[in-house]
Amino acid sequence: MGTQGQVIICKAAVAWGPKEDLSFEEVEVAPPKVHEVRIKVLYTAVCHTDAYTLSGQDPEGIFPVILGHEGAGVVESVGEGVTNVKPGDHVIPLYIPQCGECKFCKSSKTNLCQKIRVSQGKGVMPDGTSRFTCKGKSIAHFMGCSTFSEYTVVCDISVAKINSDAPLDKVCLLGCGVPTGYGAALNTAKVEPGSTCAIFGLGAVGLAVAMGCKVAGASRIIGIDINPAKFEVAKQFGANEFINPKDYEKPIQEVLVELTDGGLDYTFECIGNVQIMRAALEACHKGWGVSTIVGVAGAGQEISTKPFQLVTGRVWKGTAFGGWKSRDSVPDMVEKYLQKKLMLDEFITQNLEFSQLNEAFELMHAGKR
Ligand SMILES: NC(=O)C1=CN([C@@H]2O[C@H](COP(=O)(O)OP(=O)(O)OC[C@H]3O[C@@H](n4cnc5c(N)ncnc54)[C@H](OP(=O)(O)O)[C@@H]3O)[C@@H](O)[C@H]2O)C=CC1
Ligand SMILES: N[C@@H](CCC(=O)N[C@@H](CSC=O)C(=O)NCC(=O)O)C(=O)O
Ligand SMILES: [Zn+2]
Ligand SMILES: [Zn+2]
Repeated sequence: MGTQGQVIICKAAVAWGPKEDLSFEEVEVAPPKVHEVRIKVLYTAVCHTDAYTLSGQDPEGIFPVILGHEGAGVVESVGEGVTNVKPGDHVIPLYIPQCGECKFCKSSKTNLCQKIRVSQGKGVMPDGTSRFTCKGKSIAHFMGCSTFSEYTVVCDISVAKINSDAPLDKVCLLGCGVPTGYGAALNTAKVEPGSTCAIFGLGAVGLAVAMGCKVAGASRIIGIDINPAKFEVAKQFGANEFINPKDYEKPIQEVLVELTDGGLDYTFECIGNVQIMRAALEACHKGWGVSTIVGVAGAGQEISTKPFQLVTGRVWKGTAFGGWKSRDSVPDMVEKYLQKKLMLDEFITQNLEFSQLNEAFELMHAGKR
């Protein structure tokens, strides 16, 4: 008998409270309602934003919750009115949806569809309720995805149908970190051929920025990290110079301005540290340097610099999901990967079982990407 229209009981990793290990529980996943899609999640990756919310630093953090937003799977069933996907389709859930109708979707200047942003931020579906229940308690959704569950329910505007030939264990990475860094360079900063770039933080996001800078034809791509173990791997993605700020007594922005004849054309902050966001801006060249904030900073943190930095032509930008309009772009990135025009395999350092999710977080905290 099929599962369509039935409650599915499956395993999920529930975060009952901040800083607690994820707990593997039997959860009930209700059928999808109007314009909703239930997905059998086959693969998920972990992102630092999951760890950030679990740490209690996210002002929007809600508990108990099923985290995870970098996944891939197969549509199990769809609710009334869903036309963009059908059972059996291979899909990637999207934490920035694309409704195609809101003011944001209609603008070419942003990818930040706002159609369901309010309910998504409250951990519920647009009707104000959750599809997850565990031990009689309602469990919050996360970033509209909740991929740390064997089954999840998402809005139809939050799902990209992809080529079924694509290996889901690889393309799940297109749910967050890789498109974010890649798009930060190509869409947000719009790196130009021959330009100089510096990337602060060489985790998955920073490496994807390096990949984007290389594709854009940058000449110097300086990777900056306090963990020199990251330098060798960053070469594969296009970084061609490396700096460990711990090797210098001077502020890192001064070091970079001296090394680059007045500063960089483009810098990227991929850590989530507000002091480094300032350093990245101030390392930019007077008159035209553009600094893009990618990292997510903790609750209550603020950025500062002297306004003169901006008066004299440096530009401060930020990016979410690399500026990609999600439903249009993710299937295209899957095709690029299949044509070997986009690296994904190289980002993968470990393959673990779902039951080892807490170990995945430990590896991430240990700087093993
Ligand atoms: N804007 C968006 O849409 C998105 C934002 N993000 C955010 O991007 C950020 C980066 O993510 P991710 O790549 O996964 O993170 P990682 O933690 O893997 O990478 C950050 C790297 O920066 C290093 N680092 C830490 N402090 C410094 C410092 N002071 N100077 C130089 N290097 C430093 C870390 O070293 P060590 O390991 O030793 O600490 C690590 O190698 C996170 O804040 C994440 O939440 C992620 C996805 C999407
Ligand atoms: N909830 C946090 C903000 C978290 C944040 O900035 N999220 C990024 C994606 S990070 C992915 O790993 C994002 O896309 N933001 C856009 C959005 O609309 O949330 C807070 O409240 O500070
Ligand atoms: Zn993420
Ligand atoms: Zn929209």
